[in-house]
Amino acid sequence: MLELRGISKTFGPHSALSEVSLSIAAGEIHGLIGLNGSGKSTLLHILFGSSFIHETGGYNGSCFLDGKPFRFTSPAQAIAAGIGMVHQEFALIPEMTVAENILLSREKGFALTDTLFPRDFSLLDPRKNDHEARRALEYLDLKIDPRQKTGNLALNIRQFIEIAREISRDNLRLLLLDEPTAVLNTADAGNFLATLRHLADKGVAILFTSHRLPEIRGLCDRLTILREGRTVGCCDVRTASLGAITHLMLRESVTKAGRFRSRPTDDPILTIRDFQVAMAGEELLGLDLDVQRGEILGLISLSGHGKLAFGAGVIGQLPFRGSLQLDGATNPPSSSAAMIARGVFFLSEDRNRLGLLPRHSIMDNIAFSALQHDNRFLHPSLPRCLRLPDRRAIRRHGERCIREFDIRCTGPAQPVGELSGGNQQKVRIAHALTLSPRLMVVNEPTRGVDIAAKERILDMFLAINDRAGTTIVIASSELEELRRVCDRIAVLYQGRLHAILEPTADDLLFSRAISGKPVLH
Ligand SMILES: Nc1ncnc2c1ncn2[C@@H]1O[C@H](COP(=O)(O)OP(=O)(O)OP(=O)(O)O)[C@@H](O)[C@H]1O
Repeated sequence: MLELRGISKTFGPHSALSEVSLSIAAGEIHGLIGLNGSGKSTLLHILFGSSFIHETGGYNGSCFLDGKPFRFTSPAQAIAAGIGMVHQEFALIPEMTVAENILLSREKGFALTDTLFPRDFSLLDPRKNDHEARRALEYLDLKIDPRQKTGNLALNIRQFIEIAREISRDNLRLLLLDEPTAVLNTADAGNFLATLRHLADKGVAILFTSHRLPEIRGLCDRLTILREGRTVGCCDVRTASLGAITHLMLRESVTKAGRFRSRPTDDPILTIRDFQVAMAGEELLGLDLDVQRGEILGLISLSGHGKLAFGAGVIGQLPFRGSLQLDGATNPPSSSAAMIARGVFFLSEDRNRLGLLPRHSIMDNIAFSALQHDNRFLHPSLPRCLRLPDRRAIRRHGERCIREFDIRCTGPAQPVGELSGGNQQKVRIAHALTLSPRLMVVNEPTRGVDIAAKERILDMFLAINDRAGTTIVIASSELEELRRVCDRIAVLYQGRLHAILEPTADDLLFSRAISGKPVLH
């Protein structure tokens, strides 16, 4: 159905793709893997006709759909040809409702106005649109009200809405999925992958990128591996071993982060009681939890059970009810800025909206909060009240972080918006660690980062916890990662604490706790 021949793409002097070829048959699920920055998203955007591809000089090579050449210059052309795309950083309009987003540009009008006027002048029929949206959501087994505003919803729910929008198109033939499961926990991802299999059985061809290799092996028929923009392998997934795939992708082996755990002392840095945070789709309904000074605490739950709302409530990004004590003081700081000044930092899972200044350089992004809240990186020979930044120190620090985190870029002055998704995530972590917080809450820290970078990030957490005694709360869907770095893992269910388990507890205990069943301590 789809054939690509010799696709090359440059951004200025930088080559993102070089002579990439691949083909996909109808009903085939084809995996596309590679380290952060290896060119996966760029290839999908070329197929989808994304405008920035053309604004940055287009591409070389040829694409064929059913043997006919195509070169789309807008997503509208791709959609008309039956191509859908789920973006890594969602393409949803936050001010619109779920139904409006799902049916955007194919809304249903009233029958009468549809017959009297051309489509653009017809009147929208909200009942029909709600009904259509509900059907799309039901296909994914998602129980949310299609009249809710999208911007208020948790990230994993937004991911499902984007998926629902694409798979509910009648003419869908080729589906491009850019890390669709990165924000989903294992159970949700499993349901979603089953839906993909069902779509493929109906003849839809799927091009799927993910950094979760077991997922690729379980789902895909064939696999293309990119390294630094070049195809370094294409294989039948059933015959290739995980080790061989990893080697092709990396050329080196990865050492998994982990440590011997110490027992947390009974000295809470943060105590919360009956903590309620109204994050749509991820409410906390009354959490009681002590976070012990110096520990790494994992938070895990099914999506929708509140783990992502914890950090947003603690830092004051969303209002909370109940009580919060920081260092035993009952009156917590009243704003996010005051919390940061007290040494608390929150890294949200939503890198698109929170935590990155996409037009600013890598070095400015990394230094921003330390300059703003900590008076660091100020010019040493000028009065501090002028607040003039020391550009040389900012550059030096940026260069060091680029080396330590292996951020793939053209240099510290490159705008963050030009980096691949995983490399943007590394910049955010470098930014957080630059502040040297006493307490850091991190949501889904390894989302969208490749298998090598994942270990580097986990190692960084272990290192600042060991060296600086930073207390870290990691809310994540990746139980395997939490087990390797955490001292304790708190399991939430329906917005409340359900159990606190040792990282070494067996899988059965975790799966019982995560699904709300009683566990014996
Ligand atoms: N708009 C842009 N301007 C300049 N360079 C860009 C732009 N978009 C992507 N690049 C560069 O192209 C290269 C490939 O990026 P791409 O996003 O395709 O990687 P990826 O394999 O999808 O990575 P990830 O796994 O992190 O999402 C990177 O070096 C990136 O910095």
